[in-house]
Amino acid sequence: MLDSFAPVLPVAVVDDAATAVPLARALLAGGLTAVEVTLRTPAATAAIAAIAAEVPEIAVGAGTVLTAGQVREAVAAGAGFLVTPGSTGRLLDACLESGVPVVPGVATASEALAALERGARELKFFPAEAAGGPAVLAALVGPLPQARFCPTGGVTRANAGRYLALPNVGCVGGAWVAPREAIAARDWDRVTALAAEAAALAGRDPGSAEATATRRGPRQPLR
Ligand SMILES: O=C(O)C(=O)C[C@H](O)[C@H](O)COP(=O)(O)O
Repeated sequence: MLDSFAPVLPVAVVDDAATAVPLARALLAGGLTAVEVTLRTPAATAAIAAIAAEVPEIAVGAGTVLTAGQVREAVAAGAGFLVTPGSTGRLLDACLESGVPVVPGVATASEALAALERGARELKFFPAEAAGGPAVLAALVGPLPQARFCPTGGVTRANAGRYLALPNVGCVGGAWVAPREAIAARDWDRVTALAAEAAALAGRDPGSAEATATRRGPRQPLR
């Protein structure tokens, strides 16, 4: 699933559910295919429901899923995927039992291993920059080749390419594509411009020798 969100999964904090549909359309217009609406505001579930009903062309998921109750709320609203900032066994089981694809948050090899043991395959590396950045994910390719990551947290247009060059990264996540103030101001032209810039990262050559040496994703077979 993460590969279908590539290159960037926008993380949106929606304060007014009425902005959800134009937000989704603005992201789509820029060339992005998914949006994660964080459950950090009272408007979040209504926003997810509106996007799921009115903009079926975009994949809408719930972010900041922290409890089993929020799993139920998000699924009932129509979330097509669930994203958590961290993983407890209870939360992970609730997500996996929902039948909706989940991207559990992990920051270490042990957390990744625990999530893989429970059946997750696609993981959010969070907080990506603070937890060590692309070097951590590069180091996990060897021992955990089955894991695919969506690094999120401090990822920006400037550093996204270094993550996207790694063979175990499906997409990156970031709030920079859908700034809270741009949503509040209904500045859809700005969101579309940011989304288009983000979408263009797909074809970007990150340029670093390290990235080139480790780039072995599905689009570029092992050498
Ligand atoms: O909401 C969640 O579930 C989180 O875990 C945190 C978010 O992924 C980050 O807030 C992304 O924000 P930036 O670092 O500004 O791109």
